[in-house]
Amino acid sequence: MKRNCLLFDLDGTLVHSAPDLAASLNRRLEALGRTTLDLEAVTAMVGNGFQKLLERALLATGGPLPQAEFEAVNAAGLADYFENATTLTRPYPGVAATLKALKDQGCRMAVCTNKPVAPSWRILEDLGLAGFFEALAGGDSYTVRKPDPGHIKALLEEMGVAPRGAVMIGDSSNDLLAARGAGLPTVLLTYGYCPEGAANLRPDALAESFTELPEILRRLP
Ligand SMILES: O=C(O)COP(=O)(O)O
Ligand SMILES: [Mg+2]
Repeated sequence: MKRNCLLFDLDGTLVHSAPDLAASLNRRLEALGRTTLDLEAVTAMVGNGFQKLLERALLATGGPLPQAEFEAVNAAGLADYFENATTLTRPYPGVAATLKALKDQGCRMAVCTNKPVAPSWRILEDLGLAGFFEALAGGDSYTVRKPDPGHIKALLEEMGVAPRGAVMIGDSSNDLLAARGAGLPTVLLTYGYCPEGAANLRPDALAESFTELPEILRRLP
């Protein structure tokens, strides 16, 4: 494998997290006296962090809140999510075994997610995945985040890896745009949270299952 540094997106790539995001979000909507949203609607809003998820949900259920109230609701939602991030959230099939195989092959692995760092590490720890990763860059790690290529560039810099030695593995246009701008090829998982459909984004490679990754990565230029 030419590129042995693997950057993974979290939500919709390593873990199916939408049910817990929806539960935390709906507890906030209920407290505000708003209608709740079903899993499908919430899934289509995931990918730009909790604050953006809340903003989108408020727009869909009656409109935005005044700034100070929004900030309080966002803080309460994040705290709720941190405490309940792995009630329903689970790795996708084959994730742990495949990460182990890739690590055994000598791959260096890190997570690049728009979710804040604290709940991200907590999810990886609770689900027994944290030990595979030497670094994690969250939505609150830098001043920029996906789709800004700076999110990936800053993480690679911390790891001391050049873009030509790395590949991004994700599920959405945010992953693809950030990777492309940073000079990395992208593999997209087709089962994730991508309203446009992963195939329509024309990534460098598509995977239907996480277990296909070792073979796909071997074939990447
Ligand atoms: O929206 C989020 O919480 C983050 O999503 P990501 O892990 O797919 O970047
Ligand atoms: Mg994702």
